[in-house]
Amino acid sequence: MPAQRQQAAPGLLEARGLTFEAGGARLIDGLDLVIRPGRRTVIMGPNGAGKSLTLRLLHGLLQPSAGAVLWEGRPLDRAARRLQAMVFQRPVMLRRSVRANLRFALSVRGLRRDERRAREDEAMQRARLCHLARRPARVLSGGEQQRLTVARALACHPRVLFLDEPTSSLDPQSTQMIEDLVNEAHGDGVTVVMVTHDPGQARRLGDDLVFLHDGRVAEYGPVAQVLNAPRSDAAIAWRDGRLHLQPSQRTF
Ligand SMILES: Nc1ncnc2c1ncn2[C@@H]1O[C@H](COP(=O)(O)OP(=O)(O)OP(=O)(O)O)[C@@H](O)[C@H]1O
Repeated sequence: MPAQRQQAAPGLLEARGLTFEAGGARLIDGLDLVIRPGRRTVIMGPNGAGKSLTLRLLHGLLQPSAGAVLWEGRPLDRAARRLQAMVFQRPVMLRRSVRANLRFALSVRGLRRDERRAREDEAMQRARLCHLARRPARVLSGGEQQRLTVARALACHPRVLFLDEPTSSLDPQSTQMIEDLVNEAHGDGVTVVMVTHDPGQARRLGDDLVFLHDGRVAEYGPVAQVLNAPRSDAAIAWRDGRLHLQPSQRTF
């Protein structure tokens, strides 16, 4: 059975024949993927493999050229997108205080004032930022900003949390705090989909691992299996540090 068709069980989120073309190239190439509810799925693969594009397509930030993203079996729509949250590699902060950043995210979801306030407090406690509540978010350190970003995403109570290399520029202590936040969310039932380049992080945070190469799923399975005993040429080459696997040029 092809790697892309391995997991046929119904999922919370599915990519069916997902294809994205831009600049005369097919960057995501007929990707089939099932994200199972309550699981932590890690996406790995070489630079340019299509990891960020895949997250953006799953989150509905990009429209596929062909194929579809399904949410509980139906095309991903606005209502479903509101049940998802995304954390990018570089924190995106409003020019406002820490609390106001949280307030804004919650007010666009139409929460009442008292509920909003409770969630703001909870998010700052989770992210250990209570002492910085009034500080302009843009002057926080990178680690503090990323904690705020994750806490802000979780304050909206998403069912799926996407994270795109959330700790790639953080030190080990800040990385640990972000990982704790992600694990807490997972403990609360949030489905996690995360891109990382760090195999240690994949082992710590992942249940399933999708190995992407050249816009396709090269391998999909339990993290330990894909990392310890990869079966695909791409994942074996990556494990062995062979960096010269050339992407095929699929122009059209
Ligand atoms: N809008 C676009 N137009 C043209 N090419 C794009 C566009 N967006 C992404 N690409 C290209 O698609 C490929 C995949 O990009 P993507 O950002 O998904 O890679 P990635 O696997 O996340 O890489 P990295 O590990 O370096 O972050 C890259 O070659 C990138 O240059």
